[in-house]
Amino acid sequence: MLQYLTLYSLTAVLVLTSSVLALLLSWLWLRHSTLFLKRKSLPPGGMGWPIIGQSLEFLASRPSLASQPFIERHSARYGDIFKCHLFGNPFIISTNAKINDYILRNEDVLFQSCQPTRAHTWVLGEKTLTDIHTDMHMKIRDALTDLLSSDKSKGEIFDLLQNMMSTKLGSWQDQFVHVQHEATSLGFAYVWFFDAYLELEDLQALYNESKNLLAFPLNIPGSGYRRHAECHRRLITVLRKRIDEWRTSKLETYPDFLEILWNEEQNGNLKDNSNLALDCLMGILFHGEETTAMAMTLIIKFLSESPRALDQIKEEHAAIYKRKGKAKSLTWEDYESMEFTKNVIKESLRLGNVVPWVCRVALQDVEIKGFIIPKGWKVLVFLMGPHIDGTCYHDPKSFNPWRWKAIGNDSNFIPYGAGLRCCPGEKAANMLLTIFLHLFITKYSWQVVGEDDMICFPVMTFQEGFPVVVKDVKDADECLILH
Ligand code: HEM
Repeated sequence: MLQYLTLYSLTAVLVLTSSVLALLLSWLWLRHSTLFLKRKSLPPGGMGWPIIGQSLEFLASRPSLASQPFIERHSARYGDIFKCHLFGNPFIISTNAKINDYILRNEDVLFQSCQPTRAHTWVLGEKTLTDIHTDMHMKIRDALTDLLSSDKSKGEIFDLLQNMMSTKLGSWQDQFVHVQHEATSLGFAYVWFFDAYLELEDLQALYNESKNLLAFPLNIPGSGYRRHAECHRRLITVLRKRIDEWRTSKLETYPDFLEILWNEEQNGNLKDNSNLALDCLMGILFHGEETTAMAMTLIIKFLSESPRALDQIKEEHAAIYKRKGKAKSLTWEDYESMEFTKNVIKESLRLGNVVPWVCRVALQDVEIKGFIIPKGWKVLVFLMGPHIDGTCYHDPKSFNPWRWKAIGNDSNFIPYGAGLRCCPGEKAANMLLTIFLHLFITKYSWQVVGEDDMICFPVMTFQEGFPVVVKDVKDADECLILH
């Protein structure tokens, strides 16, 4: 009997092993046959280890400000378009301004936006704006653009932002402040459609925890994944409740784009996806909050390291401050007149590369520069490439806001992307950054505390949140404004 049992288990193990092997071999054959057919015309580059490809090398190459060592190393070896294997997918990486522009401007024709990894979908949901395409994308996007950059910005939103920021910055006085953490709550409040930020602190804490899901998307005991997942679940519950409140009460702040989604649902067009509004909201939070906070922090960092630029921006703001007197807030004309401030922001976005790359998938075999990008392959459009390229900018790794005086329209500079997917929050972000700078520079002086390295975990961030000691301007006789 025992013998039969042993024989039976042995056969079972054998059958199982050979099926797994057969599956693995056919998968390998399929992959390699596709590659073989296209090998001649694929861009150059290696594919690394089976399955994991070069993901570990990519993640371990410790990107820092103005540097993404993995991509720089590979483009030095293979040129400005090359292939590799990341996050379980074959990828094409482009670092070339013209190719990037071509890919981005062919959205929905040759390429389509997509999430780079499955983890992004877990965190943000199945249907963020990134995953919605063609007509529906345009409908939502138009409403969003209207919300974020309409004429309202010039009056209502502009004043609202100044009040919100002024209150928030009041709490920084004589404090040890982690600029990035504090700036995040400003970005968060703004993106949450201008609600009073104080009510948002719990929501923000949940959001911060849940976005950590991107760091280690491994559901194993002992990992932070379960805690993050729980926060994510609670965040979703709160957001869903909020959307329902908006719908039922029809508050004035009910954003048009949610109205559109709601109507689509009512018309039965979205029956299979009742989470669309929710996922979209998560996507907007993710897009808007992190980016703006990072940009604020980078500007403070670059100004702290460039006394000449700091003096000049102080002069620009001191002149406006003196002209208007203490109590008066900024007008749209003041905002438009800040030439040097605009250049400081531009240079910080060029050198800081808040969004270093975006992701697309090829909808068909596409030929670029004599190479084939096969249908279904993902493309990493490295926006940062031209920004740090010596042939596009002189001494590209130095902070030089004065360079922008001489540069007019510049197709190499696309910190907000290009084409149908370019950032609808661009105007809003620039406004937010300018108001922040005006209030911060005219109210305070600051001193950086120690060194703070940047890490990519799960997105580019300052390890310590860039700590500074903030002093009230009245006590800081070195500040130009009092002279
Ligand atoms: C300095 C700040 C910001 C930077 C550098 C930035 C950058 C970008 C970039 C590069 C894209 C293109 C993504 C792609 O092509 O796949 C994008 C898209 C987007 N951004 Fe921003 N962004 C900023 C601020 C904001 C703000 C404040 C908001 C909203 C409140 C926002 C909302 C969005 C949305 C919703 C998208 C997706 C657009 C679409 O898929 O049609 N962004 N952003």
